[in-house]
Amino acid sequence: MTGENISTKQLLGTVLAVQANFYRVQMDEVEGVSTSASLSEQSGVQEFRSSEIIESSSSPSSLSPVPCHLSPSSPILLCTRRTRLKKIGQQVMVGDRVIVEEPDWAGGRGAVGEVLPRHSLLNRPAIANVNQILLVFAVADPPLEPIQLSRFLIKAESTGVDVLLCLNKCDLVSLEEKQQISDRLLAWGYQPLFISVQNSINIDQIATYLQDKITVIAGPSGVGKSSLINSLIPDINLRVGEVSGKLARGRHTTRHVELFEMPTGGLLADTPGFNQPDLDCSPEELIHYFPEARERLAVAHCRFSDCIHKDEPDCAVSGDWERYQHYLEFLDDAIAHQSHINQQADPESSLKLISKGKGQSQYEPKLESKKYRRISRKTQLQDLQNLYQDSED
Ligand SMILES: Nc1nc2c(ncn2[C@@H]2O[C@H](COP(=O)(O)OP(=O)(O)OP(=O)(O)O)[C@@H](O)[C@H]2O)c(=O)[nH]1
Ligand SMILES: [Zn+2]
Repeated sequence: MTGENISTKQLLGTVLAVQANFYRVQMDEVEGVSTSASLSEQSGVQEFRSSEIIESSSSPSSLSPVPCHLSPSSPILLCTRRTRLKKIGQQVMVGDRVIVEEPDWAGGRGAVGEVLPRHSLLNRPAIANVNQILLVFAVADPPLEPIQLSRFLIKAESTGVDVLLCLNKCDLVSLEEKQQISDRLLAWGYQPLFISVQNSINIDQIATYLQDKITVIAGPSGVGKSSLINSLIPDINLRVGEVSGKLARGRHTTRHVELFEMPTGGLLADTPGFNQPDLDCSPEELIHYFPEARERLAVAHCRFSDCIHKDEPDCAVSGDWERYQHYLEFLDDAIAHQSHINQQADPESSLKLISKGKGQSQYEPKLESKKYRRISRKTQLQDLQNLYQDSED
């Protein structure tokens, strides 16, 4: 990042896709500019969806950005990254808000000159500035598995962005069944939106939730994610339910990520990498990803400040809530994960669950020496960014 201020003269946009050394940037709508011509399929850019550029008689430097940056009709420029960004190791990621310099409106080209600070950063897939995760499950076919749903919810909660839970195929269950599911999930702290892509139930509602936001869609196989994306963005050309359809979606199964514009505004990304969620949070964090436990902890305290809510006496959360068993299962995963991380940082060290007597237990690192070091979130983020850099170069 350079120290430049963002003046009204600067042109802002959002990175939709990164491919080779090109960035596909959706420009914020600029006043006094019409957006009609189609970008010709030029060599090196055919991989990108045909896009719109602006035809403008006014000089770009006289244009000022407008606040609503996710308008569906915004122009798109194919940009390179300024050498100075490369020099300082500043990556440009999908979802990044960027300042575009020297726009060639007629040719549909530009250069990314600066990346604005990110307010969120997801890994797998790497997307910046995500506002919400749209978690899609089916009420039937495949059957709704509570532990699987719970695992996805915890993974989504652990990203820190909002979670929108949507239950598809509601055409396959009765009103009573829907009510039962709804009551159960309400006790988990969620209010699901029942939809049917097949019968077009509540699809408009989803489109409304996605407006002006960057949303990432996630969920297990077969629940209707491709069908939903197709119905939200009819020209996206994802084919559904066939072998060829899965292949067509294949390029999205690698590291490739792309944000697609919703006709009603907002950007949507598919996340195949998110579909077998590993719980990689720390054991201490885990409890906070259960909204119903968060609620208990907001009004009561455990006797021990480092309680992991397993066997400790006077624990404010252990006990009679449906997902407590899920918590205990995921806790084992989180402890195993933490132990793995610590072992990588220091092969001599590992975590052990230590009994403190009176039913109290606590996991503790087995320390060899001062070498013990827990990997900080910052380091993890850095690793992620390095990984991304590698894939970019
Ligand atoms: N009954 C019913 N079937 C649906 C509905 N939506 C999708 N389906 C069907 O469910 C099957 C799976 O849909 P997909 O859209 O391929 O599911 P997906 O989540 O993208 O699956 P993956 O590509 O494996 O991740 C297809 O046969 C769809 O026709 C719905 O609302 N009701
Ligand atoms: Zn506790």
